[in-house]
Amino acid sequence: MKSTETQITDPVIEVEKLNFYYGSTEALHNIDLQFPRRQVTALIGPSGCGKSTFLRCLNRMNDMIDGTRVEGSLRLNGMEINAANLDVIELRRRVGMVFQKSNPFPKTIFENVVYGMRIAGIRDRTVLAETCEKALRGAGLWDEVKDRLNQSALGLSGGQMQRLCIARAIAVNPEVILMDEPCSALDPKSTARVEELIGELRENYTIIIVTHNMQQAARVSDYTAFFFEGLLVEFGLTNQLFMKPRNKQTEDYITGRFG
Ligand SMILES: Nc1ncnc2c1ncn2[C@@H]1O[C@H](COP(=O)(O)OP(=O)(O)OP(=O)(O)O)[C@@H](O)[C@H]1O
Repeated sequence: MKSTETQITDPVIEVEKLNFYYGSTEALHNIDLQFPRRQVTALIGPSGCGKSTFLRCLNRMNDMIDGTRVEGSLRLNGMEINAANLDVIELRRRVGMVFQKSNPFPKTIFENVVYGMRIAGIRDRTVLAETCEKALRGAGLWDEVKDRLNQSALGLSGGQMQRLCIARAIAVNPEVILMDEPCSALDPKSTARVEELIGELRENYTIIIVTHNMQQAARVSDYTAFFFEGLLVEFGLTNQLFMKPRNKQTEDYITGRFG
């Protein structure tokens, strides 16, 4: 079996022959990858190998960068993500994103969580309140903020803000949550809390997480994809990839020989 071939039944996202270009520079080369449903997949690899570029292909965040181009196929539950007539706002509801640096809006905690629902035109106070509570409970933040929902989100700690952003992402009931180094700005305690949360969220969501931290990848993910210079070098069960990599480059990377 090739080191990128691992059998996935019922994948939520299927990527086939993906090439990605910034202008005339090809940043991703011929990527084939299937993401298992309701599992955590970590994307690892040295700086500049294309992890974030790849992640952003999955909900078309690269559309915002001028001069970019995609070739190949990316399907979300069978739907072509790059279709010209696709509703990109709806795609980003279905494939939510949490960034490296938490990005709460300068609004109340409540308004941050229900933001996506307001955009979707939902006005019913009861529905908004119920969803807000459910999302905050889901993000493990309810007990800490339930008495201050109408206070500014900017008064929260860094770790709380990141969990608020996770609550905002899950409030609109996504199928997939993309996380781009979600703990890199957090202290160890907040990092542990977010990692624990990722473990809980995988009951209901598919999570794809970019991380520089190999211990973190080993702790939180079920599957791992190793990228190098725009290529997918190896994909497989996390335990297997870390314990018994099939590829020499993967072994060199995870044992710290480069990167
Ligand atoms: N907006 C952009 N315009 C042009 N080139 C870009 C842009 N963003 C990234 N690149 C290039 O694409 C390649 C992949 O970058 P990318 O940020 O996806 O890598 P990464 O693996 O996520 O890196 P890091 O771990 O440092 O965040 C790099 O060569 C980078 O310089």
